[in-house]
Amino acid sequence: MEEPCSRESAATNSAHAPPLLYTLTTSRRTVPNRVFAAVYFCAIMALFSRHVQILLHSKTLVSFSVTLTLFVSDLVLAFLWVSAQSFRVRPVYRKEYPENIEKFLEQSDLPGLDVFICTADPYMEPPTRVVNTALSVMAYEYPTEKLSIYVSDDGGSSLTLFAFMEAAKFAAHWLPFCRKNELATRSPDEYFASNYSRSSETDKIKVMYESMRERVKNVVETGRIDDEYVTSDQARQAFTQWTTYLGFTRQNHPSVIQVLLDKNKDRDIAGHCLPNLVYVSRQKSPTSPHHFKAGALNVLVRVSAAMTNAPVILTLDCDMYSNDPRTVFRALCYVLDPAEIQNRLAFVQFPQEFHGLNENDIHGSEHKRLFKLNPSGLDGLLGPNYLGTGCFIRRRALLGDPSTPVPPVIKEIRPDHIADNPITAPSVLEFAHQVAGCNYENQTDWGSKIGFRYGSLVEDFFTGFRLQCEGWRSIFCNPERAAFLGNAPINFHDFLGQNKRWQIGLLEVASSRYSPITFGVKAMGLFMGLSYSFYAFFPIASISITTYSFLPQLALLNGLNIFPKVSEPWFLLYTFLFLGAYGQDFLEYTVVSGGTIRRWWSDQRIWMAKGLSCSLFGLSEFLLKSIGIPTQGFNVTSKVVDKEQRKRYEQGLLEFGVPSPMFVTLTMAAIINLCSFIYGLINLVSGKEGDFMQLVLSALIVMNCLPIYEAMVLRSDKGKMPATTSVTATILALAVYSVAYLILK
Ligand SMILES: O=c1ccn([C@@H]2O[C@H](COP(=O)(O)OP(=O)(O)O[C@H]3O[C@H](CO)[C@@H](O)[C@H](O)[C@H]3O)[C@@H](O)[C@H]2O)c(=O)[nH]1
Ligand SMILES: [Mn+2]
Repeated sequence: MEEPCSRESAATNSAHAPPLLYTLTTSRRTVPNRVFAAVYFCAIMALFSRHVQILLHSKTLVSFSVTLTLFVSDLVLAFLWVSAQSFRVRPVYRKEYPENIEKFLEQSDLPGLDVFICTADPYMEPPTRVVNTALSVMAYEYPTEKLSIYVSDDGGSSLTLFAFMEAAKFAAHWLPFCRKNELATRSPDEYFASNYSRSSETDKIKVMYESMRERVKNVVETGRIDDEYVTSDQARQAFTQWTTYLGFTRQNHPSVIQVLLDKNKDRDIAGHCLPNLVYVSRQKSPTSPHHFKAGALNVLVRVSAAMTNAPVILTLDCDMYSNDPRTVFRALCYVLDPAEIQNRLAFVQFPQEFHGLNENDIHGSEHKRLFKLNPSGLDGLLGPNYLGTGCFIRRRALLGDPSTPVPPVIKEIRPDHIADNPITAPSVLEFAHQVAGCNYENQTDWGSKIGFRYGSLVEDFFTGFRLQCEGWRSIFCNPERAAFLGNAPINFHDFLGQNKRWQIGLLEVASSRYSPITFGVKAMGLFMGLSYSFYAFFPIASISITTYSFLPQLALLNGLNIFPKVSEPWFLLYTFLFLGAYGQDFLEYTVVSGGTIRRWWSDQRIWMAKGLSCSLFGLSEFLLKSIGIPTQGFNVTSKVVDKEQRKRYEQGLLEFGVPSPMFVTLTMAAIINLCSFIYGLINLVSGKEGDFMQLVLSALIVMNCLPIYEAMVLRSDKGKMPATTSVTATILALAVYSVAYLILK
């Protein structure tokens, strides 16, 4: 791991000898990164000069078209390379001293914290898991009277409400248990799955937890809440909201807001107060757009404003639990720092980290670049992008740009409004229902100028981007012990589906009138604008990846040399460009951030595979959408885990199993590359002159495709490549080859 070198600055907060809250150091990579970037840039320029020369001198239409295609592909890659330098110009590291917060602040002066947890479907997102997420933050080591948990249920499901009623009861036992035993892991599922020390007390609470989990599972499986499970009149009353409204469906229902725990009334078994716990299922109607997660979050912003209006908000996805009870104090090291507030701090982002990844992380789910390396790169500029979960946001930042003195919203929602009525007061509940209505946002700035922003399937990326354009800043906080841990899809098809949704969302941002390359660069400066452009335009990398996976191979099969020969000086340039990019990526992944070589290998494999599948299809779907052909919206990623699939995942196998067009393109590339590799090898052995680089490229892709060949011919489990996919891909590969033959020969 890299050691940071110079201590650059330390936070100080006021004249009264404040304790140190954090330190910031610039990475030692800064200078080498910049020097390398300058050299690499010259090499790219040389490459383009070669392309231009060949273009100008090409004698046939075929050679002209081939060069032009390579030229365009390289242009795309070069654009992405240039924009990615923004992550490398000034990476920084931070260290916090959360223990110092309490040295200068009385408990009573700590700010309130409103936690937002989103869920959208009781069948795709099992309520027992959502409940675990909630319990892990309810058990934060933070004054409970300052803590409120708001759950948004876009599934509009009484099953989820039932799960939370159960969680509220269990919390009365769980929170004191965590406190007393100073547990580090406070998600019950994770705790009981770990190597915990057993005693009669833990046995008792485990039985209690398991019986709760059984009840919830049972209710979800049967889809019915039996009378014996409903123990109070209040609960019975709550469920009538589903029965009294005729035709209550997920897409069409009034808002349901249920206060499950009230800090002023409810006590745990040790007599300590419990945090607020509020269930919110906003009103839905088929005729009003609901804007998916961004819409759900905006409802929570308003409902929480009416109830508690805490200055700090934590957003969490239902598949992420808190892994460190002291995380709030860590975030407060920045949020409470007057210098940072002056500096227009909007949010403190923690990395998304996952548990249960297989050893070599075959999906590259760790997303080391996206969730760790790049954010610490941006932290040295204006701050990381918002990652949607594990993020502490200052409420003020959601209510208008930093220089607008009083945000133009109604009194109850203003950040300076003191919410001191009991959260169950009729006036408060009435207001909460009103702001959770599906027409409330009509003709307002919600989603356009305030709150989470609408218009992209990656609402997190878009919102963070817009905030930073308004002049807000952010901070990346990456403690040694993961603050939050989540689940990544273990099914390859789900994984590609999730990534495809992201790609479409990113292109929506790229093509909006707030495009990072124009609007972004103007608003935030060159490097920040480029960093957002890197992501927003990332899907177009599929153009280059697809070209490089087919064109050189088809050329090889038809005896056409398209790269410089080994004996030419240009060969060195190509070698440098390839090894330079791959080598830098390798070093950053392994040496700088401690990844294993095999995980790096998976990461680069997935980069290629995505280019041939989800990026390519995301790009096509986006184009279809642009010309008015409707496509899917925010398809929630399934969090249900099939036991057999998990076993295969743990063995490091890619899960195909279902026929999918995304597998077809991938398999076609696998077939073509295998053919060209074998053909090239035969040529080489028989001493025929061939293009060495084309052969090496085929070999590399063949190595990347090994799991695909395995899934096509060697596997017999349910996750193998479906025969229809293999057959379709073979036929299409033949067709592509025939076309190439007609053109190139
Ligand atoms: O209509 C919707 C759709 C989704 N969600 C919630 O949004 C969260 C994220 O959904 P998920 O299916 O897990 O998507 P991922 O692709 O895994 O999520 C990543 O990508 C999303 C879109 O960029 C971000 O919102 C997330 O924070 C980020 O983790 C979940 O808690 C869902 O319950 C809603 O509340 N309403
Ligand atoms: Mn998720």
